[in-house]
Amino acid sequence: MALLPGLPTRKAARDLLDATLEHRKPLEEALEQLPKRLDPRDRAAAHRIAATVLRRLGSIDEVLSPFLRREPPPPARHALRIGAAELLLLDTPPHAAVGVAVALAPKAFAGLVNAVLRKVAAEGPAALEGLDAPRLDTPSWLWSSWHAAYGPAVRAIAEAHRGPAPLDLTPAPGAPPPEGAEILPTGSWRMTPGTRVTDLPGFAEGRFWVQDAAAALPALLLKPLPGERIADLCAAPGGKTAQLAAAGAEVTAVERDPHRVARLSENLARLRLPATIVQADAAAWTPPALFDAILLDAPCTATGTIRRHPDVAHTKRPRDVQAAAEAQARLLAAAAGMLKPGGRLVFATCSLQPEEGEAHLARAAGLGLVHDPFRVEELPGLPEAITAAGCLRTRPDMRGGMDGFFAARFRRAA
Ligand SMILES: C[S@@+](CC[C@H](N)C(=O)[O-])C[C@H]1O[C@@H](n2cnc3c(N)ncnc32)[C@H](O)[C@@H]1O
Repeated sequence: MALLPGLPTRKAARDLLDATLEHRKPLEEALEQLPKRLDPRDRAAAHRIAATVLRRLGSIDEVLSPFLRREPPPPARHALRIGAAELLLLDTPPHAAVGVAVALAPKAFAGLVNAVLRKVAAEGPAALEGLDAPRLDTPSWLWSSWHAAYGPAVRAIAEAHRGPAPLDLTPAPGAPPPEGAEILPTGSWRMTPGTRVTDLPGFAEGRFWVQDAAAALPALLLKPLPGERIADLCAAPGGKTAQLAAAGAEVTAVERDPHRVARLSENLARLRLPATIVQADAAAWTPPALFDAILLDAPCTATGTIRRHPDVAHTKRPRDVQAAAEAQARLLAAAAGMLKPGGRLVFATCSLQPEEGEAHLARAAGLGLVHDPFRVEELPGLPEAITAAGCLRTRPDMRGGMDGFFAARFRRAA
């Protein structure tokens, strides 16, 4: 029997939803585990469908709920979500969206999926229109935490999560921007969402690397100087290592995960930038000599990257914030001990949770670190990202969209 056109794509999208929503696996990891035989176009389409469902999960479930008497099991629920996303958000013709979702559902639920999606096709667009989408599409614990931290801006943050992010690039010194690039005041280049970086002229020659505009700021604010000995702790895939090396610093890049060490090496090779790579747990590693400066881009819940990784909103829980904050505190204490007296340290996380950012300020003093506040003049074109306490706090709703980053700079007491 001939396979229904589009079915392999939807099966892959269902597997991605199952991995992220039922097993809390990162979407990137789930993508890597899709069958190797899947056509790259089907893989890309499956990613787009799954990402749309994850971005708009609350709204999609709300539209579906009046048509369901009880919650169907996950395989049927995902078929319904995929069908609804295609009907309401992805402009798939109704007969195709319904037909393929019915084929995707377990046999016992095919009738239900058919009946519900026909109703969604007829009544769904009006129902969707009337919803408070930013609120529904943000898990409650994240909404409450961001409301407590950022007040009414929580709504703008949630709105920024509704669509895909642009492609931001950091240029190698002196490299010319590609055609169509918007040059941001902080020096990043911005390309429209969907641009494939490998298609841009200069990629193979290492003239730029992918890095969100906000992710480029911590290394910028460390102010690396040529010849300085700088440690980049937690370094892969190497965006910040590349910035430090491109500034002429002598960089030691420490990364714990062997697979990510390989990615770090490949990226630096493409960029033709030197660094000493050490595979180690930065919390336990003893350097051969103290450093002039350290960048600690600590592992975190990554709730600042939901535009690029919509799975994060559904895979993380409050207890993950607590665990990440504890790991960050251990890494900060270890980093403080690797710094020369008077040396600089920038601590950064790509999380919007204050426990993984501002809360570390109070701890640093006990580690012999003196807070060295950022000044607005250090960040041209982005004064709103410097807080009253002199920390960096970017948000997804700022300046056409940027990752939510926290950073603070310290000096080791002499
Ligand atoms: C936020 S990412 C770093 C991104 C990187 N700085 C960049 O700009 O491309 C965090 C990295 O820290 C690594 N990591 C986590 N815990 C670590 C530890 N204890 N020691 C060293 N690396 C660690 C993770 O494997 C991950 O690659």
